[in-house]
Amino acid sequence: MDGNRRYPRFKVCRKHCRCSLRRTGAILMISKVGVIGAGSMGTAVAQSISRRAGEVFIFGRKKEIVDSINTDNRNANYFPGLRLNPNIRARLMGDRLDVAGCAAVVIAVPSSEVRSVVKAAGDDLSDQILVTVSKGLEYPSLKTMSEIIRDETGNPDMACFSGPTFADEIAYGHIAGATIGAGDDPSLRATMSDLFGEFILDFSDDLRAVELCGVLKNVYAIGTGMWDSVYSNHNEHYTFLNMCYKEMCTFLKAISHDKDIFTKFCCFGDFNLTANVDKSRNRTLGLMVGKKIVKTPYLESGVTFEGSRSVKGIIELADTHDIDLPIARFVYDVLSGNNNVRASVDTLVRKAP
Ligand SMILES: NC(=O)C1=CN([C@@H]2O[C@H](COP(=O)(O)OP(=O)(O)OC[C@H]3O[C@@H](n4cnc5c(N)ncnc54)[C@H](O)[C@@H]3O)[C@@H](O)[C@H]2O)C=CC1
Ligand SMILES: O=C(CO)COP(=O)(O)O
Repeated sequence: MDGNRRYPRFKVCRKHCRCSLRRTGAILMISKVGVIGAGSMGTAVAQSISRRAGEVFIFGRKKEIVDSINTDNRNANYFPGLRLNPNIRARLMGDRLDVAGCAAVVIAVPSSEVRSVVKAAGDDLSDQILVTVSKGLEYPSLKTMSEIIRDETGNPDMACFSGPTFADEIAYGHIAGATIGAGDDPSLRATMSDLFGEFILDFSDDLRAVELCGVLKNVYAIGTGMWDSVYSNHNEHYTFLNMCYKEMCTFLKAISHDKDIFTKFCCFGDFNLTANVDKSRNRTLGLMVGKKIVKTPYLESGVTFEGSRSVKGIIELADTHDIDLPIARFVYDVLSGNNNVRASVDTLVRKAP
């Protein structure tokens, strides 16, 4: 893959793209897209893209899910009530990933799995545009998902997709905004616009900062759940929300060259969605730990709690920039077993800047 590759666009189509003019103008149909991960987000993204692409190949590791998609157009584990589009075909993940001819491959496995998955795929992922939707930070390397993927594949054509995007709502076609983090290559951005044409998109050329927004918001969603497990009034909720957002922006100001990141979907939108809505696994984890409904080792529950895996790394990353994140520290402290949440919350209030 050379860095000057022309990405498929309306006029310039390559062998694996097909243009079709429709009433609403020229729509580029990207003929083949791969999605790695047949969980909630992988399935949702596959469904969205399948409404715009020729074929979508989704790769899962569980045979029962692969079979249910191929025989019944349904992911019985995650969206039993949703009929998947017939141009979605599932494949069992094996030694090699058959993504030949795919214009793009979306990586949608939990962040803890990204390195092993792309390592196993290796050369199979050297020639496509690679898009990560995973929201995590590798520990102790403190690398983002796109950095891990570039490490393992050597592929420079990376983008990330991040915003207020609950998978079930994507799957059912509801409106959502998202930020595409990608270099400023106009044709790469155009391809992302085609791929995620169902979304309201904004863009940032600071890929790392977009990814870190997705990491931070999960941490503060857990913290807001913990706070709300102690305080139940509206003033208290939104006061804490503001404290979290202030801390998030302090961090982003220090690490991002995108001065507009604060109002982008990956930041303000996704932070609010995840911190305020009980559908969020991270917020729910904070509520359950705060109410002492669960204790560690909840991580073995099989539920994807990304914030609990990344909080330690985000604190250490902030330390490298001489930034203190008292709320992130509070989250880490409580998740580490200090179960006097009220005392910890009251300390936060006393120390609030
Ligand atoms: N669910 C959502 O609403 C959203 C999720 N995301 C992100 O997407 C990423 C994936 O999360 P979800 O799909 O929600 O998790 P999930 O728990 O719904 O699904 C994870 C899927 O990955 C599969 N998987 C795990 N390890 C694997 C491996 N080594 N090889 C192949 N497949 C493997 C699991 O079998 C499962 O099907 C996370 O980083 C999450 O933050 C981003 C936006 C929204
Ligand atoms: O990232 C998400 C929505 O944008 C999903 O949030 P949870 O992982 O907290 O469920």
